[in-house]
Amino acid sequence: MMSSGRNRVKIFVRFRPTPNFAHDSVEFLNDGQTINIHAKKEDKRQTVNNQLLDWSFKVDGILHNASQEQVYETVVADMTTKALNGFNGTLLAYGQTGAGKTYTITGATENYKQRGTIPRAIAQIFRSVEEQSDQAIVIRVSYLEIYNENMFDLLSTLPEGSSSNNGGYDNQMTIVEGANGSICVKGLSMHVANNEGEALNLLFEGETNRAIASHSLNKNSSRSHCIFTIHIESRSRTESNAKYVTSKLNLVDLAGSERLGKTGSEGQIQKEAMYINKSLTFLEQTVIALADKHRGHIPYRQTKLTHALKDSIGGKCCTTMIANVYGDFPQLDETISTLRFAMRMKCVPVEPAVNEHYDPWLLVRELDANIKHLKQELDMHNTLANRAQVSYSSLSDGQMNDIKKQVRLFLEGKTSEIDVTSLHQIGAIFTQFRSVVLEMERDINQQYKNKFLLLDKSDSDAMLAVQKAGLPLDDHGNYAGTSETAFTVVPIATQQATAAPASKQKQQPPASPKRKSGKKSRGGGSPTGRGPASPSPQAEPGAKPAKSGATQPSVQLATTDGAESTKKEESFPTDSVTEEKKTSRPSTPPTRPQAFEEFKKERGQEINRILNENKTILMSKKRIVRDLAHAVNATKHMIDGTRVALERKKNERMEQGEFVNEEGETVIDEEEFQLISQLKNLKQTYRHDYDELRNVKTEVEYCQKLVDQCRQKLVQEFDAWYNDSFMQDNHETSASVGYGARPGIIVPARLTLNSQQANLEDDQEKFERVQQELLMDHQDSAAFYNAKMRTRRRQIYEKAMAQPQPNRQLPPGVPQVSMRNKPPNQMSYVY
Ligand SMILES: Nc1ncnc2c1ncn2[C@@H]1O[C@H](COP(=O)(O)OP(=O)(O)OP(=O)(O)O)[C@@H](O)[C@H]1O
Repeated sequence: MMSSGRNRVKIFVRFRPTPNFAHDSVEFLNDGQTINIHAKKEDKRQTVNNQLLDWSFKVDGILHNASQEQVYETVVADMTTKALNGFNGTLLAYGQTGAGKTYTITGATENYKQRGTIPRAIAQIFRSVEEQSDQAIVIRVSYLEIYNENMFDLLSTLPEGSSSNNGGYDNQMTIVEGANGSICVKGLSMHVANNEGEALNLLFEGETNRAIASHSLNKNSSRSHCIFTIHIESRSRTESNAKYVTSKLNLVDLAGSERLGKTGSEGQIQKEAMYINKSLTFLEQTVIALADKHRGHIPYRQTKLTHALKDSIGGKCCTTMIANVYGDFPQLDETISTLRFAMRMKCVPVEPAVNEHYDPWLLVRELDANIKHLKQELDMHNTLANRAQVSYSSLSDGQMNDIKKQVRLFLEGKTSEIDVTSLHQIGAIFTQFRSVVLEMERDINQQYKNKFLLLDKSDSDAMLAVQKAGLPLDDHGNYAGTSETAFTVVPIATQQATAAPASKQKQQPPASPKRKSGKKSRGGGSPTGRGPASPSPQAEPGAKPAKSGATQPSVQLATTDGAESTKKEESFPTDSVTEEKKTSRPSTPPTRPQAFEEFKKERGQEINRILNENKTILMSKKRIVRDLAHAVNATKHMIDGTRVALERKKNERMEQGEFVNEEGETVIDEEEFQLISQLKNLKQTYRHDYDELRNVKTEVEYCQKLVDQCRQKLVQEFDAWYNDSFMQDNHETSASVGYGARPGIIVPARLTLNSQQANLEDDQEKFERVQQELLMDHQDSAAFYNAKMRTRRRQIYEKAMAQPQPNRQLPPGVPQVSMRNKPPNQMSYVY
C-alpha cells in the first residue's frame, strides 16, 4: 500500500473507468502518488474558476481501473483490522455525482464480484470474529442518512434494535457528545449482527430505504449523505479484567459535490443541491479548521454531517478518503475541484488511539479484590514490623472517645504524649483538638458569664447602680482591672455585704421603671423571664441586658456563694480539671527551690520527717565513728611512741651489758617493763577500738542507705508533683545532669531535682565520710578536702539554680505529639 504523511488523513483517488480518459490532460507519475493535470489554453474556458493551467496533486495512492477487491485491499482492509483492535476508522467517499462513490462504498448489490467496501468489511470482520475465539466480540450496525439537513434511520423499518425511533425522523434523533468526545446519535437504532448474513441483511434493508432522487446526470444519483457504521465491542474471554475496547467503522457515502449550475437542476432538486452544497462547504471549512493547528474552534455543529462525523474525521480516528473522480475531459474542472478538496483533507492530522473502557461493575469488583489483597499485605508488613496493633479502618466511636480523652489529658497537662499509629488517628486527633478547644472556650465563656455582667458605661443608670452596690470603679468608670472600653466587666458579687443593698432593690422590681424617669422599663430586664434574681448568662450578650440589669443591681450582685467561692472564682478552670489542679496552677509558678521548700512542708511532710530522723541517727553514728577514729589514731600514735621508747631502752640495755638470772633469762629494769606493759595495753585498746569502729561504720553505711532511699523518694514525689503542676514539657532533671545521688545508688528514671538543701546536706555528709576514711592515713589532707568540698558545693548550687523553670512563654494547650511505634522513614509530626 502506498502511503505518505503517516499522521495525516490518507487520500486515495479513484478514477471511474471510461473509454474517453483524457490522456493528454491527466498524467500519473511513476511514484504512483502524483497526478498532474494540464489544461490547454484553448480548453481554459472549460475549466471553471481555475486560473492555473497545470495542476499537480500528490496523494497516498491512485486507483485507476482498480477492481473492487483491489480498492478494498489497498484502502480499507487495514482500517478494518485496526477497528477490530479498538481504533475508530472512517472511510469517506467524496466526489462528483456519478463518479462512483456509492459504487465504492456499497458496490453493485446484485453482483457479488462488484460488491463494495461495506460487504467486504463485514466479511472480514466476521472472519476475524470466528478466528478470535478468545475474544467475545459483539457487532452492531447502524445506518444513518442525512438528507436536506434531516436525519433518517435507514434501519428503522426493522422491528428489533436497541433504539426505536418511529420512522427515523430526526425530531426523534439528536447528536450527543459523550464525556470523552465520542459522538452518538441518540435515537438511531443499533442492530446486533451475529454473523455476516445478518449484517448484510441490515445493509440491504438500509439500501432499499435510502432516499433516491432522480438527477439529470445520473438516474441513480444519491442526493443524501449515508453513514453505515459497524460498531465493534471486544472483551477478553480469558482475562476477567474490567477492561474492554470499542470501535466504530464508518463507511460514508457523501452526496455529490458538483456545483449547482452545472446540474441544471430546478425545484426540489435545486433545494437538495443547496443543502448538499451547504453541508459539503461546511465539511470543507471543518477540514480546513482541523488542518490548521492554530485554530481553536472547529465548526462541527454547523451541519448535521460534520457534527455526526465529529469523532470520525482526524483526531483519534484512522481516517481515509477516496476521492472519486472522472477521467473524462469534460469533467476535468470537477475533478480538479474534488482533488483540491482532497488535498485539504490530506492536511488533517490524525493520532489514532485505542478506545479502552472499564466496566464499572467489574472495575469495582477488581478494585475491591485489590484493596483486600493490599490490606492483607499491609497486615503482614505490620506484623513483621511489630506493628500489629495498627488499624487503618475508620475509627469507631469508642476509639474517638479514647482520643478525645487523650487530647483532654494533654490539654490539661496530665500527659505529654498522644498515641499516634495511623493517619486516621492524626486526623481524628486534630478533629478532637478542635472540638475540645471549642468546648473549653464555651465553658470559659460560660464561667465569665456566670461571674460577670457587661455594663454599658454610657448607661448612667447602670453605672450608678454599680456604684451603689459598692463596687470599686475608677475615674473612667472601669471596674478595677478592666480595660477602657465602651463596656465594663463587673463581677457578680459574692459577698452578703454587697447583696444587702441590692436585696433592697430586689424587693421592689415593679418600682424600678418608675424610679428613673424617661427610661424604658428595666424591671423585666431578664430576657429569660426568670425574674430579676436570676443572673442569666443569656442576659448579657448585648448592651440591652446590661442596661436592664443596671437598674437591678441586686440581680447582678447577689449570689449565694460565700467568701470561699469568691476565692475559687479567681481561677478559670475547665470542667474536667479537678479543683486541686485548678488551685495548684498559679499564674506565676514558684521556682523549684521555693516549691521544694513548700513541698516538704505539705505534701512531702511525712517522708521529710522520716528522712530527717534517719539523718539524725546517721549523724550520731557518724560522730561515734569520728570519735572512735580519733581514739584509734591516738592509740596508734601512742603505740608508735611506746615502741620507739622501748627500742631505745633495749638498745641502752644492750650497750650496758645484759643481766641474766639463774634460769638464764634476761633481766630488765622497771622502766622497760612499764613500757612493755603499756604497749600491750595500747595494742589491746587499739584492737578493741578498731573493731568498734568497724562495727559502727557498718551501721553508718546502713543508715546512709536508708537516708538515700528516703531522699530519693522525697525528690521523686516532688519532681512528679512539680512537673505535673507547673511544667509544660519534659525537661532535663537533676539526675540527668549527674548529681543528687550517691555513687552506687540506682537512680530512678524520673529522679529529677535535688533541692539546694538536699544537695548541700549530701555533700556535707559526703565530706564527713571521706574525711573519716582518709584522716587516718593522711592527717594533713583535711584542708585539701575541705576546700574541694566547698568548691563542689558551690557548683552544685549553681547547677541546681540553672535547672529549667516553668516555661511561661509556652501558650497553654500547645500540643506536642510524639509517635509510638514509629516505623522507619515515617513522617514525624511537629506542631
Ligand atoms: N469504478 C467503477 N467501475 C464500474 N462501474 C462504476 C464505477 N464507478 C461508478 N460506476 C458506475 O457508475 C454509476 C454511478 O456510480 P455511483 O452511483 O456509484 O456514483 P455516485 O458517485 O455514488 O453518484 P451520486 O453522487 O449520485 O450518489 C453506477 O452505475 C456505477 O455502477
